[in-house]
Amino acid sequence: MCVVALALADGEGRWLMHRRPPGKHHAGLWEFPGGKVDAGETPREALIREIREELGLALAVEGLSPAGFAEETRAEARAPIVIMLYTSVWNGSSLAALEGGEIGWFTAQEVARLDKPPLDVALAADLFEKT
Ligand SMILES: Nc1nc2c([nH]c(=O)n2[C@@H]2O[C@H](COP(=O)(O)OP(=O)(O)OP(=O)(O)O)[C@@H](O)[C@H]2O)c(=O)[nH]1
Repeated sequence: MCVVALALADGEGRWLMHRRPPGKHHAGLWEFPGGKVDAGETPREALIREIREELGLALAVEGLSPAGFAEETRAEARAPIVIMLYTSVWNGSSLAALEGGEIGWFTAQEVARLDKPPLDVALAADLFEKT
């Protein structure tokens, strides 16, 4: 399963993270906002759609830069996930956790200490090594 996610920078050293609402896979963990790529979508189209649905933010396609990916090994119960991470700089327009959970801005050191799904641990480590 292909998932796209966004590392949104505020331009002042903080990054937006989303805490998954109760009742979902990885509930209560902090992750990069995003979601599944639907059939027929490009990863960037999926990311723009997910960020509009999840945060109410209109992302510009030309502002998205690929930042890395992380892949699960084969799990027994379901198809393995591959996450493609993109970065973008926030344009300052308003944001909200429209599908539940909470959002927050964190420094790289704070992101490193948040409870995250395993793939996000890998994505964050790669991202902050590069930035
Ligand atoms: N969006 C997102 N999902 C992640 C991340 N890391 C990670 O393991 N996942 C997993 O990827 C899967 C798909 O994400 P999602 O549930 O947000 O996708 P979605 O909104 O399209 O799904 P839904 O409509 O079933 O709620 C979930 O199992 C989620 O736990 C991440 O950083 N961002």
